[in-house]
Amino acid sequence: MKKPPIVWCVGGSDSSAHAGLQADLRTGQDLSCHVQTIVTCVTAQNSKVVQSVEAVSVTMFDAQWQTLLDDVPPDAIKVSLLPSLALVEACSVWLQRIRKNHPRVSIVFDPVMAASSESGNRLQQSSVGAALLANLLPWVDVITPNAMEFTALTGLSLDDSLGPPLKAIQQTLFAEGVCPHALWLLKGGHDDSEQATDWLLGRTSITGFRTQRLTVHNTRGTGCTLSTALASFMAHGYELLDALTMAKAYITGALKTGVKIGEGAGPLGRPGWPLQIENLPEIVSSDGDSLGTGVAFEQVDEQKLGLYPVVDSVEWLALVLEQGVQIAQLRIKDPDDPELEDKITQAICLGEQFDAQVFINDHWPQAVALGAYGVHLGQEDLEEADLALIQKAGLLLGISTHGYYEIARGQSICPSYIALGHIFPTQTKQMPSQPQGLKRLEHYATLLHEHFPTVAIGGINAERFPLVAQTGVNSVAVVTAITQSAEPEAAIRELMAAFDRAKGVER
Ligand SMILES: Cc1ncc(COP(=O)(O)OP(=O)(O)O)c(N)n1
Ligand SMILES: Cc1ncsc1CCOP(=O)(O)O
Repeated sequence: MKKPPIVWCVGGSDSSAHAGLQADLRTGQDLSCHVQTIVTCVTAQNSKVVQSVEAVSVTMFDAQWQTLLDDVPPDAIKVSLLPSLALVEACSVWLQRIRKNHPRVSIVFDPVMAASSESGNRLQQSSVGAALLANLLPWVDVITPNAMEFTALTGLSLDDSLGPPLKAIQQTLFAEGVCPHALWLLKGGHDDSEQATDWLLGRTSITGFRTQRLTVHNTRGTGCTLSTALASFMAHGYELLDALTMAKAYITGALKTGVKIGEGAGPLGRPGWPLQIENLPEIVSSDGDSLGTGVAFEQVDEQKLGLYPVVDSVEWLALVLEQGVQIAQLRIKDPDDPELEDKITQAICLGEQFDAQVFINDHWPQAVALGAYGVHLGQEDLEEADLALIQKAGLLLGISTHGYYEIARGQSICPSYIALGHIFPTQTKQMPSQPQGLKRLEHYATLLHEHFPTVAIGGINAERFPLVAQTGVNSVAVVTAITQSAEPEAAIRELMAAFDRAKGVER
């Protein structure tokens, strides 16, 4: 069996196992990671009270780091409860070493100060708070305080009722010399508004992850679970925004499946890999707006999906439609093409002639003006385009996505289909992200199944085509598998047949 990603969790033992390292172990296991632990303290607690906390010695703390490091380095580290100043300082030294010798290790810092059980819940010496930022922030990728921890750490308030003064907070956090690069995830789970928004603040970006507030009782270990899920997804190689979107979906599933154990609040459930679309957060800008217009786009006709050629000329479009494909795209990348409107007009006519769903890439104003069937837009285009206008004009809208975050962002638009790319390395386009591979594609197809038609794209040749079709996607887009084939007509017919075979369709 393949070695699972390794996550080191640095924190305290919780005798009730509702939170702390025990919750971290269950989370990592649930997400196919191997969690190794660096124990900072032993606590005697149950669902109601923290009875006592006993820190380990710095010698013991150092020995755990060294012993693990002598064997195999981690893929990600989650640091949580550090009960004493001596352990904060020791941890800072280890993180600095890790940063220097293993720069690819992701580091998440969840600044736990108290347990959320009902009383007697302090876990950390009160003198420690101020030292945390100075010692740990330089080495971490993301810090995940709740509102109370945020105030304790920074003296700033995150009071939703006043309207989050996010830009002012951002300026203070990223002021010269205060905090060089770590992102802040300011968790909004602790007030009582109808929706809960976690805000991710970078030096120049503010992104909200919004969910409906769940009225559930068994919420112990929420912070531990979120931060360990985040570290686990990063250990699997997901980018931070994708990992955070997944961690949010995971925590929503975990809150829905919590269990009552003991007299106080019980622990969260462990819902497995996030594959339920209803658990995805809504992605909002600093104003609290999502990309959606509030009205769904008409979806493509699933009977007319399958092979989806993406071509750069009217001649190619005619050729693919003549072979019987029922969805295709005209992708002209030169905005100054003097014949652009002519070409779009011809593409629209060809679509009508062959009763096919022809999408126009990028050029939405012309597509709207000329009455196209649909437009295909990338994520950056979505910010600029007038989506309400496209919708009012009756066009369909296909969108590109490259991972969980963009899927969550794009689903608020309720598009006609969601494209998932790039699956394999491609020579056709310079991609800023890594190829996603078949496993992730299969997950996205499951996540979106019965909600949005899906299209896979990127590096899909004749050999890979059946494997892609078998993941459950509704359509497979290709460029060079057709345009660089010695016999394009035969290649198209073979790809169409391969799609039908993969789906068990007989024609
Ligand atoms: C079906 C399909 N999926 C993805 C893309 C890529 O679109 P976009 O992100 O807008 O990039 P460009 O095509 O503009 O380079 C696509 N065209 N079609
Ligand atoms: C336009 C585009 N968007 C993501 S990958 C890609 C190119 C796909 O081309 P090919 O099928 O030749 O890899």
